[in-house]
Amino acid sequence: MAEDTVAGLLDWFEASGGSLDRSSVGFTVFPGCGRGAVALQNIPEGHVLFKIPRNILLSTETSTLPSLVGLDRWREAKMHLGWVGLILCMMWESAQGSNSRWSKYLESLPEMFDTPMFWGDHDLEELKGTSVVEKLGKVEAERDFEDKLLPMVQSRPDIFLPDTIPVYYTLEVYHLMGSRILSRSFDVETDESEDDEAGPSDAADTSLGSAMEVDHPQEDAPAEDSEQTDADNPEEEEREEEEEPSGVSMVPLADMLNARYGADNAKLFYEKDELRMVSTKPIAAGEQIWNTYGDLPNAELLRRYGHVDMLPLPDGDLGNPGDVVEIPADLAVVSVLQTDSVVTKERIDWWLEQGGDDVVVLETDLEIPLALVSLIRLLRLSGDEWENTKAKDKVPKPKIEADILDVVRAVLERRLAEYPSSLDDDRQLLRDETLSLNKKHALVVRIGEKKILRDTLREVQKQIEASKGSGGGNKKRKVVPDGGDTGRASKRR
Ligand SMILES: C[S@@+](CC[C@H](N)C(=O)[O-])C[C@H]1O[C@@H](n2cnc3c(N)ncnc32)[C@H](O)[C@@H]1O
Repeated sequence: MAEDTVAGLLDWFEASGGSLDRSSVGFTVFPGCGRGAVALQNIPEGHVLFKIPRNILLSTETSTLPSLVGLDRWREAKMHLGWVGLILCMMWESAQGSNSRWSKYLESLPEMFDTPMFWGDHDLEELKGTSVVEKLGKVEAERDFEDKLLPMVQSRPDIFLPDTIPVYYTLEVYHLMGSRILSRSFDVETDESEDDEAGPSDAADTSLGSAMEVDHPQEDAPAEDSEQTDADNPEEEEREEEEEPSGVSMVPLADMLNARYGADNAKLFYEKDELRMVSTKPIAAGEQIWNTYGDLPNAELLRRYGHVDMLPLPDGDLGNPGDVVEIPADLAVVSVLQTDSVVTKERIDWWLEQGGDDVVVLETDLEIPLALVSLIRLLRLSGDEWENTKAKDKVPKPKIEADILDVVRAVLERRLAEYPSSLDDDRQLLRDETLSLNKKHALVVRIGEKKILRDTLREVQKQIEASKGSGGGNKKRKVVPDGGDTGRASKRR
């Protein structure tokens, strides 16, 4: 983005009531990160870098479009669910040109993204085995565009002028706006309690870009495809209420800060009438001012933001200490060799009802997820034991016994086999300096995940050998007091 666009954005920001400490904060381009904020002088902890009045946030609350359409009609068209409403507001504001309050802001936003949403099939193949591809939600996003957004646009030629449709209301622009939301929006609570901390929107990862997100009701706004009315189906009504994202907003200037694992030195705080970006550590003159995106694993950074973190790791490699590997519960089912699908389904349904998740997560600590141990034990119960467990209403304790370790090893081996290439192949490929950015990013994601799997497998193998040496006795790693804690697990999203 040209420097005069940043200058124009800052002038607009201040003219709109924002305040920026220009003696402390500058904006510049950092190689590999795009634009970001820089400390122009030493900044102490707790210093207010800039203040953003709530009325210049761009959201479905501040844009006049929903009231122009009519709030009843807006809801009837389900524009209040997911990100489709905000996307339409952003499209409509863009179509207003300089008449929009946010024209300078919209002009400053990126026009292109390195996120997999925009990759061709060939590059997407490189992500096979990672959870990135299935989380893109491109099909669901495009269904929202066809089923919700376009009918709304076409039904109101008085608001969406027909000659503007091929320019501002296309699928391409829809994806662009969705990706802007995915990578830049914040979840700004409408409740103005002081000192609440705001962060880059986790919920924001629900764009069309990832309305794109499909199955994470609280955080992600899924594509809504039901034709049934709420009145027809109370469950549906309840589900839709859950999916209503609150306060997903574009926050000018706050979205100019980059992030890197463990590097954050500033945060956004809510106040009654404004948001404040405040330093959370002393920042030396010349240093980058970093926000946090939640220290996400590289797979998520790539999907949402189009970059990966590469920091020095204890083993001498470069990578992201926040990397994880997601293991679908299905792999446990296959590995337990439970052949009776009716029995399995009943137990998995019960597991989910008990608060278990359909995915368990391996982390860089190389611990066997307790949830995986509980799940394997549940699947291996005899008929009588299963009846008892149901009666007690508690999932099996995550007790690691020798035969459980064998199943854990089988699960991890199956998961590792989902990647078409080996870790060594990938490391070799990464040495190629002519690699495209997409291929490089995909390799970094794959390598990070495979290392966790390889190293966890080594740990499991050691435990198997130790348990054989000790006569195969029981080994309890941790017993959860109420038997109901299934360890760290995450919904697939
Ligand atoms: C919230 S915006 C930050 C401002 C952005 N750099 C810009 O030029 O407008 C998020 C985007 O910044 C870039 N970014 C942020 N942190 C980064 C990092 N550590 N490495 C590379 N790119 C980063 C990514 O393109 C990401 O989608």
